[in-house]
Amino acid sequence: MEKPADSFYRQLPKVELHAHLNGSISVATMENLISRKPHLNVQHSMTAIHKGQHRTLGQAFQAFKVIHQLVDTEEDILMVAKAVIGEFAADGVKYLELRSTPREETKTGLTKRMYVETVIEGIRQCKQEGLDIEVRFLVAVDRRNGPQVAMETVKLAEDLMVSSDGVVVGLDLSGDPKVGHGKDFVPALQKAKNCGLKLALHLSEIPSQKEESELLLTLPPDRIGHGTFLHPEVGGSQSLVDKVREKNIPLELCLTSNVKGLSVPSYDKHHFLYWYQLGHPCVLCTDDKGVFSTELSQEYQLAASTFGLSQEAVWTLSQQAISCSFAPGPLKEALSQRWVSLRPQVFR
Ligand SMILES: CC(C)=CCNc1ncnc2c1ncn2[C@@H]1O[C@H](COP(=O)(O)O)[C@@H](O)[C@H]1O
Ligand SMILES: [Zn+2]
Repeated sequence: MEKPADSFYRQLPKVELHAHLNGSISVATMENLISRKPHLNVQHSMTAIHKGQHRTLGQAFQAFKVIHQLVDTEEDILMVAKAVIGEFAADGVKYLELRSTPREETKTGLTKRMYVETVIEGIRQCKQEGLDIEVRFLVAVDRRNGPQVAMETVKLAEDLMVSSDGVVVGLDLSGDPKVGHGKDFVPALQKAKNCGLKLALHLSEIPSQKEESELLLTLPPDRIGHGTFLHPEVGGSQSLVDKVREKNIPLELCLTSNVKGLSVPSYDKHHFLYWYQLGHPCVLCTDDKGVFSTELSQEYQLAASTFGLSQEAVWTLSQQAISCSFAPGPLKEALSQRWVSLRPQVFR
């Protein structure tokens, strides 16, 4: 797909709310990481799904294992965080919520706290260097690691919410959806919510999670990642749809991720259309721009070309994402103003 630097979609100011740090590493940064660790013998095909390729969810999750081996020191994490933020800024993203799973690496002496503090340091340095992007952080819970680790992660997130000067705003539940059951995470998620962390939960990313989704919706989450199989047409239920609508919970929708990860058969069958036609808040996101070889501008362009959205409709979509963010009120207000002042440039 052609994407000149001045295209409407790149110029469009955008909000990115669903981006996993280690899934968002560009080819250029990956090259750098691979050259730092040649002994790992990593090929690009192991860390990214290129144009026209598909992988099953299980195969795609293998990519993260490889990437985690490449990113295992403070130096790597700082470099990756700054590069990813810089790339989103270059793509016209004005507000970014990054998420990442705190990871310890005994080999390099990395602790989970150091991990998150290093990402926060990357965010600070980008701000200091004057990058035109506001960044906030969601601490991620990987369901693979079970309820006890989830509880420890929530405690770390609570601490960092207080000490990070507003950078840490929420908690994410992610990881291989086939592993574990959501009910085990309810106490940790409830605790996070009680202490003021916003909840962004991967929900119904695969079929057969109806019961789990019903339960997690009682929390309720502040945003839903994917929600691919919530509606009755794909094996979900009307009751799930009604709950999401009643509580007006925004959906983070990642077209390329779902098509390349084979949870949606083709772009035109993506559940974006279902929810968009209901007038429900939908936010286009990348999920893992590195693994899925995409950019947020490309996701907007894909949605527009697939569903016939006018430039005006695309503008409204990007503007509405501000209200779905976990940014504090004054920042939301400032972002809205920014959209107003940038509009003449975009619609030249
Ligand atoms: C593989 C595939 C089809 C992914 C798309 N959907 C996803 N669903 C659930 N968790 C995810 C997904 N993509 C990334 N993650 C989570 O993000 C992690 C990578 O980023 P990080 O290390 O947390 O910084 C993965 O290990 C996984 O826990
Ligand atoms: Zn995700």
